[in-house]
Amino acid sequence: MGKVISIANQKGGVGKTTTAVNLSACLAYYNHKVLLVDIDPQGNATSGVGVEKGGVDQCIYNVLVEDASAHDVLTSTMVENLDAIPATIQLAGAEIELGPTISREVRLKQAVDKIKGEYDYIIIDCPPSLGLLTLNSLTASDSVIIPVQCEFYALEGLSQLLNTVRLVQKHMNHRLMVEGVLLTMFDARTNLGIQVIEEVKKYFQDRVYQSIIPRNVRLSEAPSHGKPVILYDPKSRGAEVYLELAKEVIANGERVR
Ligand SMILES: Nc1ncnc2c1ncn2[C@@H]1O[C@H](COP(=O)(O)OP(=O)(O)OP(=O)(O)O)[C@@H](O)[C@H]1O
Repeated sequence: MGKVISIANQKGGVGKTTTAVNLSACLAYYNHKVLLVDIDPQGNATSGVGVEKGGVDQCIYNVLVEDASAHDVLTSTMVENLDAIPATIQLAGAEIELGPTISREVRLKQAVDKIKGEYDYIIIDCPPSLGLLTLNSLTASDSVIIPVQCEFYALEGLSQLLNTVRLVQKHMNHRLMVEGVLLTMFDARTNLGIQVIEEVKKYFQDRVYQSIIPRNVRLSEAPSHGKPVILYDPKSRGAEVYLELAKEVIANGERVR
């Protein structure tokens, strides 16, 4: 059975999509069968793996709102071993359209459970909110990776996120756990970055990944070429560190098993 991992933080611009795209590609590089699910209406994970949003016929919206099956909407990508379920701007209406629906928090889980057996990892890129789309993602997941940007207010808002995780654990999904906290956009030239690392490690202790994602221009350029960084510039520091992260995620799963 595949492991389902949400990449979540309601704060915007902390590196969720960059992590979802590059962790997925790196797990696939290590010969794991991976499905990347984009549940963010911005659709950046979709274009980040080279899927043209303009050419998408059906997306995650059709799964959540119209009961399409995951098989109907998934597509292969240019990365070997990596499939994707795309999102387009149509998804922006889903929260409102699902408003009165019964079991609206379990729509994604119902779809994902049916294809879990075909993948080793299913990685879900969440939007920057704790609304219905993120709730669907946490309800469908075994665990959550929380990217935290190395900046002054790094820990702000995390108690709200952890509270949401606890509520989902209690009411929707008992097995949900925090897979790990990932420090992103670290700039070694500033003292602030080092202080943030210490602060986050004090709070989350051994749940913080050893791999710390640096600020790396190749990581920010790769999406405009529709490629994960291991294809865009495999020798870059960004590619190296996401490969290290993938190894940690794999090792973590083996420890738990
Ligand atoms: N390690 C990094 N080095 C340089 N740029 C980065 C890095 N990580 C992310 N970025 C850039 O920062 C911006 C925000 O990153 P990203 O889209 O991954 O964040 P997000 O949390 O998914 O955002 P949103 O909340 O809007 O969904 C993007 O332009 C991305 O290319």
